[in-house]
Amino acid sequence: MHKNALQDDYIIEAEGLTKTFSGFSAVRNVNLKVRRHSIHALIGPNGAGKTTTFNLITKFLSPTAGCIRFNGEDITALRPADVALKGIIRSFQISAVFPRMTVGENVEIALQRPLGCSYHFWQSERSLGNLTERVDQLLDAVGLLGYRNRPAAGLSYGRKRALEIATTLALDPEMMLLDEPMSGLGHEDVERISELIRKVAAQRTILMVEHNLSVVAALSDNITVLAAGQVLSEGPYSVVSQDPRVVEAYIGSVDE
Ligand SMILES: Nc1ncnc2c1ncn2[C@@H]1O[C@H](COP(=O)(O)OP(=O)(O)OP(=O)(O)O)[C@@H](O)[C@H]1O
Repeated sequence: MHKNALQDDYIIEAEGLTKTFSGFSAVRNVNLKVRRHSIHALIGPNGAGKTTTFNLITKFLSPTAGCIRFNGEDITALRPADVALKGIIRSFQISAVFPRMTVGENVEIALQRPLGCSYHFWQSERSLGNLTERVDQLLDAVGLLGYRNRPAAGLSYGRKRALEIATTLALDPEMMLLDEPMSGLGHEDVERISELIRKVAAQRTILMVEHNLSVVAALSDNITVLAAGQVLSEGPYSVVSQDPRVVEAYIGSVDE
């Protein structure tokens, strides 16, 4: 448990979350509570409903049934842009890194990114000088300050992932959703990005979908295991990894 995470202080509370596509329930009656200032992982075999759950929380999809509360406020009916304005930001995919721009310009653009119909804080209220300072702070936070003036295209895969995290941090999210942050990374980059996620989590809440179970074990305070659209198990890694239903779901998915 992260030192700041109180036992019953939940930033996200989803109840009875259901998403049906033409009669097929991708997510069924999911209850999900995420503690403030914790790292919470969403795991499960392929097709378990993890991405759909992410899309429901960010409102990229509207639930067929159920409700989602963020900081106690019902956000079920909000549009994605409004959810982002409230402080729930999903990490941008590597493809969203502009390859011909420098690393610094990528972060600068993220700092000036419009959120919904209002413009981000830095664009309207801060001078260019402060913008440069903020770019440096963010690059420093993710270990990319020395790469500020290099084209993003030349970065290693791991550093592109760090840049992706910097551009997400630029929006100052209270809650960050990371979609498979370790995918495609080699061992050393996995270590580096894990460290970065730990650091970033000190001031915010992280919900991540991750297939690398050693990373999940090392980073997560809590884990929700989904299978066939439903919650199979939840708790810290020591609990869910010993749950026979979880073991069976994973072995079953390997056998398929
Ligand atoms: N737009 C859609 N239309 C129809 N079915 C969908 C749609 N989106 C997802 N599904 C189905 O819902 C189920 C859950 O999909 P989802 O992508 O949420 O799973 P996942 O746990 O993220 O899987 P993976 O680990 O493979 O990414 C799958 O059977 C998928 O085929």
